[in-house]
Amino acid sequence: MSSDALAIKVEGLSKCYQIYENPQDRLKEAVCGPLRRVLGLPEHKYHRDFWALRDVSFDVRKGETVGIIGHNGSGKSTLLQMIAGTLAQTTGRVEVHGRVAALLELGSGFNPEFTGRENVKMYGQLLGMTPDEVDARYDEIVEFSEIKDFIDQPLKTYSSGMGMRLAFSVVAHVDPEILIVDEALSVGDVFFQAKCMALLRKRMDSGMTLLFVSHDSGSVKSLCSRAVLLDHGNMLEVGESDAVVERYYSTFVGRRQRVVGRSDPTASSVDDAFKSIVSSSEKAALPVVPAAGDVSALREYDSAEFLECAKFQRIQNGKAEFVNVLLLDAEGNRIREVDFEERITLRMILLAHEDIPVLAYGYHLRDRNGFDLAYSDSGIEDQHLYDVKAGHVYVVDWIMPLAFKEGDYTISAVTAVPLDLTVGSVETCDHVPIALQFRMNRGRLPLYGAMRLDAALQVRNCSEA
Ligand SMILES: Nc1ncnc2c1ncn2[C@@H]1O[C@H](COP(=O)(O)OP(=O)(O)OP(=O)(O)O)[C@@H](O)[C@H]1O
Repeated sequence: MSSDALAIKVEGLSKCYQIYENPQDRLKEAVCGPLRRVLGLPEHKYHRDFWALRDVSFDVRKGETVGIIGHNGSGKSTLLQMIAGTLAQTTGRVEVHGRVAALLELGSGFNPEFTGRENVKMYGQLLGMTPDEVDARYDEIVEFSEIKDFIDQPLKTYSSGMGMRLAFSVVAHVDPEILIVDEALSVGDVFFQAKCMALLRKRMDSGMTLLFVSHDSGSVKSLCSRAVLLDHGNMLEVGESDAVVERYYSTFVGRRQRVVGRSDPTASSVDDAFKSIVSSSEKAALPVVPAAGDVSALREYDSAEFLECAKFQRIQNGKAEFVNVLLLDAEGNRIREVDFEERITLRMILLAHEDIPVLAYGYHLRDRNGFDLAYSDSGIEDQHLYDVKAGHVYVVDWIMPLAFKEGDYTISAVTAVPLDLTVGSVETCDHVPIALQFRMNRGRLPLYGAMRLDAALQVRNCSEA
């Protein structure tokens, strides 16, 4: 590939850390090492070598978007830091062609003692803008960050989410040719994330190269044409993002599942819970809570399919979990294909493991690229579950028509204890990124958009007398 077309070239890149069991060993090595050499004694190692990254090579073309994925500690941040030039490699080479901006650790480059305003000015200059350029962009940066009211407060008073918003705003507005982002997009509420995505897409459309780390393989699939998969510092695969993400699922789902634990409720615990199924609490006003007599109806839906889907990147804290999430037609039959505009029931069956005063739940409906097409939660619907009891099962039915373009879709399910909904702060009890998949059939006529909105049409001929 000609160097004109190349944005980043990584060749045989490795990083070795020296690990000392205790601080004295570091001192011993510093003092005794040279002494032993002077005395002609054989070398003695007081540390062990730990290879955080080993012999990684790949190219990134100009204008390309490449995602770095891998489990915790696989070397993603180490790789980005070496490409950004903030960490020295042990061996190997990195070539970077173009003006780089990196958002590595949240707020790195910020000084906590200075105000937001001062930090924007300093950080902008650190990223290569002149003071005049920063001034010209200042309003836009602050507007994007949505923290205008706090801009003259010291940064140390900001939450980490606020710091991230400001850092992302500055970095994204310096017009880098190459942007390196580490995990930052996973912080912040869904609206800010959507704004970040939209800004990134705009920059990418104008030719920016993006290299980014994410645990959210949905965004890797939707944003990146290619991806790099790391495992214990080794590069397992580089290639088209769809294929690499698939490999990531198949390689790590099993391991992750064991770490996460509790995503495979034992039959007996579910049985017990079904036996004690709750009747509608007055405060809860649930859309549907089957009475005790309906328990058998619930059990006729096998949960194996859900549990298989739910293995992917599930996060649980053990307080409450989904035991099944499924789509039903008007007759209550389980469906995996939905006709255009069909009125379906998205049923979520939740099992509480602890008493919880208020429990929220919600879903995302995503297309095959991981784009969020629809979302709602019990806050929006004003239907939280109140006074949730340990061992009880709650059934939530979302009854709605679906009118999306023909294709494949996924639905994620989340249940959480709301903390401060004005800033989207929750304690996640169970987050199932892929709770179910379904196919939407084509309607009577082709749809030239993602979905049809339910509109009441009014047509008038304004020329008639
Ligand atoms: N300064 C350091 N000294 C010793 N080991 C380190 C140092 N920095 C990172 N490591 C180790 O190197 C490995 C790779 O770390 P790195 O942060 O790159 O992983 P990661 O894939 O970004 O992880 P995560 O997804 O958790 O952010 C980890 O095992 C980490 O503990």
